[in-house]
Amino acid sequence: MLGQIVRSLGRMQQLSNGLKGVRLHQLLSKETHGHLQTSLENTRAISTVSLWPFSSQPRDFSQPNSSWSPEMRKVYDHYNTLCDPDTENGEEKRGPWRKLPSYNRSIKYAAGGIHLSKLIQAKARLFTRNVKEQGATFEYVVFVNKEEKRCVCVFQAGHLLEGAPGHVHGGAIATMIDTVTGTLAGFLSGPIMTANLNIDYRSPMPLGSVVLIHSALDRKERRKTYITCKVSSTDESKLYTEATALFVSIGVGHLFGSRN
Ligand SMILES: CCCCC/C=C\C/C=C\C/C=C\C/C=C\CCCC(=O)SCCNC(=O)CCNC(=O)[C@H](O)C(C)(C)COP(=O)(O)OP(=O)(O)OC[C@H]1O[C@@H](n2cnc3c(N)ncnc32)[C@H](O)[C@@H]1OP(=O)(O)O
Repeated sequence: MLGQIVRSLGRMQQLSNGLKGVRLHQLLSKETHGHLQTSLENTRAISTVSLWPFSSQPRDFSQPNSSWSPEMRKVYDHYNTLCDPDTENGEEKRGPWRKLPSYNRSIKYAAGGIHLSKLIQAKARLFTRNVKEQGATFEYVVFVNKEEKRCVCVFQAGHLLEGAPGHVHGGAIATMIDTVTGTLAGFLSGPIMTANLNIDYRSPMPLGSVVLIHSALDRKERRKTYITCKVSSTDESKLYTEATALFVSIGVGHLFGSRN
């Protein structure tokens, strides 16, 4: 166990060294550093939570649960199978697809004591993962294809996301587009923030719908990562929403008030 922790921390240090212009250990406590590096690892190299060096594992909210409709489960199973390794001549070979884990706090302690009160710090939760009732709001899972620089999210819109009667709120759809395009941009470019999001709502999305959110890299220019996005029915016969998004790479210090 001790060896595993040491190896994990060593790997985290390597990741830390890869972040340009920022000395994480000067900004953060040891524990915070560990949590942040784990978040970055989840966003970028995404494997599983095997690098988590602490005794309690965070809950992965993108696992199937009893609120998932048969349609959600079927599409999830389809993409999950794409993540399975193939066996060729007795050797296991992994394809380009990975399922990303999803936690309810991205950087658990990072801003603590700097801007936020301890109370807010302790209670803060990721917007899309902050309702305990399963199936009430955002049920989703993201699969990323690192070779094609694209991802697909399977999203089931819960009953608390109502906007127009019986239909999903445009802000909830925007939230999911920001989340999915941002996840892809973070995976491809490291720490980023949304600078611009353009959304065309093409047809209303009934509450309870299961939809696919396809995102792909359009281009990268210096610190800018441009992503395109389409939201459709699972058989892709109906287009609900289209979007483009711009993410700007930031130094970790950006979130702490200094522009590194
Ligand atoms: C730090 C670690 C983070 C790691 C995360 C880890 C784990 C996450 C895990 C799970 C999370 C799960 C899901 C989350 C996924 C996504 C989350 C969504 C993210 C957000 O939801 S985040 C909230 C909304 N977001 C903001 O709150 C940003 C406020 N804003 C700013 O913080 C600055 O504004 C900033 C940083 C954007 C830029 O500021 P800056 O000073 O660094 O850079 P600057 O202004 O020089 O721009 C550089 C180049 O971008 C061009 N440019 C800039 N803005 C533009 C615009 N609007 N339109 C067109 N071009 C633009 C310039 O024209 C220049 O272009 P050029 O290089 O060609 O000159």
